[in-house]
Amino acid sequence: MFKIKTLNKIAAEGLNLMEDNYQLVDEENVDGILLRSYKMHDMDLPDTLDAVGRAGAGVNNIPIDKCSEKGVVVFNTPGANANGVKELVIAGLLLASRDIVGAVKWADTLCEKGDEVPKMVEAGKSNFAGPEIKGKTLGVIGLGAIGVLVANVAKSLGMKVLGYDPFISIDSAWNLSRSIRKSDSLEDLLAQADYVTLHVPLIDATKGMINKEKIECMKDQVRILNFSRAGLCHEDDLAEALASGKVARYVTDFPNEKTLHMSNVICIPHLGASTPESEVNCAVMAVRQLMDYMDNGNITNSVNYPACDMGVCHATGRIAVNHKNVPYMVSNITKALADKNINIADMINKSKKDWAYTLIDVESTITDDIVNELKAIEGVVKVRVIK
Ligand SMILES: NC(=O)C1=CN([C@@H]2O[C@H](COP(=O)(O)OP(=O)(O)OC[C@H]3O[C@@H](n4cnc5c(N)ncnc54)[C@H](O)[C@@H]3O)[C@@H](O)[C@H]2O)C=CC1
Ligand SMILES: O=C(O)C(=O)COP(=O)(O)O
Repeated sequence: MFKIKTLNKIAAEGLNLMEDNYQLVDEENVDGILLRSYKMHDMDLPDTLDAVGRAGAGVNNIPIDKCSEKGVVVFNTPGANANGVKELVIAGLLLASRDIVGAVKWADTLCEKGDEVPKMVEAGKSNFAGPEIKGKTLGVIGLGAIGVLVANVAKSLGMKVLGYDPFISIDSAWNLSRSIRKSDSLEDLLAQADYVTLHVPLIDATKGMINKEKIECMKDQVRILNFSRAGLCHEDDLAEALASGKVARYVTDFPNEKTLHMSNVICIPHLGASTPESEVNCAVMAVRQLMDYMDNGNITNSVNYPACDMGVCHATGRIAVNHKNVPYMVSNITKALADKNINIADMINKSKKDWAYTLIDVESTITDDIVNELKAIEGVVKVRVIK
């Protein structure tokens, strides 16, 4: 029986996929965790933990290195909420252009003005005028699952679209409309864009990427959209640029005390993926990936361990070894099995950066003795008997 704990509300459509060998529990020593944006950094990881499933894209709320060192495989669900975010980004583009938020707030103040309302509306509306997006230039930073969708829709709305992503995947390149222009540098994109939208993960290399120096490269009155993570923008520099009018509007899905106090900021309470469709897509994908790992040892969409698929085990036994990506691991593992007279029926060894994974089907029953031999190999961080 696998014990699974949820740290956020996960859509029932996903949780209901779990079969009888799974139990949802609220205790510490679990085999798997499912979560959305819950911050796990201060949490102690139980020794029982094998996998973490992030029903969503961003994994900056999960201590990835700590998980890797304990052999905990962290999954996310690439693309599963991208359409939900794309739709809100398009709303954000319009909110950044026309003063819809200010206008709606003002219209609400006209309550109880009776027959005067239509006259007051006509007299007051010019305070809330704003430009159209058609014909303007949108700069999309990060052309992954979300960035590509945003770029393509913006193009179909009549915008000129520039994209910047030095690490673009082949799939994203295929999916991008041919009329999206490629920027060779961030500065080139920033110099031409009337609107800038951020669709990169928050990692060391992207932290504070929109700072004073980059804002200086931008056009006057630029409008910036951040539906990725607060930490991508240097907030003091942004506050200065908003106060001076260099940046006309900042729309963020990640408000905090600082941004809430800045003028010309539109704060949305992290609603990008909060649609029933995205919530279900993410939950279903996260649960399926978690179950395939727990039941079969297969890895799909992990951010810290390599992809690996040996299907369902038809041999007598299957053993999974999470280990460091260093020399002699395969020979040490296979020697340990051979020394116990265990014959290997099938095996895969894959690596991803510093970490590797070996999945082995064997023709005998796996005993505790064998597991202990494998655990004793230097560099091995977890051994799991799948069957
Ligand atoms: N507001 C919300 O509710 C949501 C926010 N997000 C945020 O959006 C981010 C992007 O999500 P996806 O598009 O699904 O991820 P993704 O992984 O498909 O795309 C990210 C893209 O950023 C690119 N990239 C990485 N470093 C870069 C750099 N320095 N400069 C330019 N491009 C760079 C990558 O090559 C990749 O193509 C997530 O990491 C998350 O932080 C994601 C989903 C929901
Ligand atoms: O998937 C992501 O990166 C998101 O930001 C969505 O977060 P959420 O699942 O809505 O808490």
